[in-house]
Amino acid sequence: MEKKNIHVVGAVIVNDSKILCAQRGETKTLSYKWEFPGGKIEQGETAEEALRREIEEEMQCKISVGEQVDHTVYEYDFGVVHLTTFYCALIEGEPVLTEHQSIKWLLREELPMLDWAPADIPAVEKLVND
Ligand SMILES: Nc1nc2c([nH]c(=O)n2[C@H]2C[C@H](O)[C@@H](COP(=O)(O)OP(=O)(O)OP(=O)(O)O)O2)c(=O)[nH]1
Repeated sequence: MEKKNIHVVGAVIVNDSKILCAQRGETKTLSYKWEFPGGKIEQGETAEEALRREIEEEMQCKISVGEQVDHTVYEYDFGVVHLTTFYCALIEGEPVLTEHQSIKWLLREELPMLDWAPADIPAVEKLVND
């Protein structure tokens, strides 16, 4: 059986030189791994639209979506995640902890301290070296 392709967008929200990192909950796939907030692109949405929707839903704030950071494809046991990350900025409100286990604002050089979802590691490396 072919694995399902899952198209996911992640927001690299930069504020005051720090980047928002979010930890997945215990009951989720990839439990306790860190990720960039976001989620699956729905039918008929652009990547940017999906990202703005997901951040409003899960972080209760509004963002603008800028340049792409990275695009990675990672094969997990549950499917193949195609992850595209974008630089984002807050335009209204502040991120609120809702679905995640925890959230943290870190400087670029601090990002490697966290236990990232494997699909995110190339993006994290790019951010550290940029
Ligand atoms: N939002 C987000 N998801 C990521 C990242 N890296 C990564 O491997 N993923 C995976 C986790 C999920 O399998 C999928 C995103 O789907 P989702 O955000 O709707 O995840 P979910 O836990 O609510 O849904 P599910 O997989 O439990 O059904 O992509 C990332 O940086 N951000």
